[in-house]
Amino acid sequence: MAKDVIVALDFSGKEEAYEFLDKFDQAIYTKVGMELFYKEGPDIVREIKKRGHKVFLDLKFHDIPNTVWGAVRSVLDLDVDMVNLHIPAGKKAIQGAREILDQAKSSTILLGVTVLTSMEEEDLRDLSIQGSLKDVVKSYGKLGLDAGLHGLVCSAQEVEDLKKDLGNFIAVTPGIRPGGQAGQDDQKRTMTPAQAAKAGSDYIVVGRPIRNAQDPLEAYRAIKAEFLKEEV
Ligand SMILES: O=c1ccn([C@@H]2O[C@H](COP(=O)(O)O)[C@@H](O)[C@H]2O)c(=O)[nH]1
Repeated sequence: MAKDVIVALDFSGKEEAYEFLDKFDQAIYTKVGMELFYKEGPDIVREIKKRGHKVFLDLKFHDIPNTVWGAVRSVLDLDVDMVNLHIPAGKKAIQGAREILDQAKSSTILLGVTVLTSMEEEDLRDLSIQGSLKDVVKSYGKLGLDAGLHGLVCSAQEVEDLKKDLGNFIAVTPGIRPGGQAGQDDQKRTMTPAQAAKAGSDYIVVGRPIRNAQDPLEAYRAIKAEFLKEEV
């Protein structure tokens, strides 16, 4: 499977997003999340794809099954490379989402978010969720994969154990912080690109370490080289 760096386009509008993309001399794997999508709507995805870039549409659907299915149907025509939902939306929501993609013969990868990488164990306690964070990620991951997900969004810290316990899946890991940047921002379960590669991540998601770098293109190249160097 091709491994890649997915660049999070967490911008407040299309002008900023296009200005950023213009810095790249090649097609890249992008992630369009709630901030940009809710501001610009589906046309932002169409335009980024028209420019040759891949798109992970990171809207994290989390609702009753019928509403999740409607959301999946609504984004089908965008033909994105990845789309996702929150696994606590439940088995029925996930099974139906996968069926909709399969029936449409879509090649979109369906991912489920386990536990956000900004969370640690005490955040689970605040939500009255018992058990260790690793166990919660594993049980959500198992439920999601059994229900038909192609892959999981989790921390790179969990990938090795998850693949050992649940078998192979597409592991997409945000919370990536290059050496020296751990503990920055709101991310709690972080790893460097090299650690993520060694742990078995298939795709790393990187936002601020690239976006806020003095030279985003250089930062992207360095992160990609570090991630792919570890490939076996
Ligand atoms: O568990 C999750 C799920 C999604 N994300 C998203 O990834 C990027 C990370 O951005 P950074 O600036 O590199 O922290 C962001 O768009 C999140 O919405 C995540 O971080 N964790």
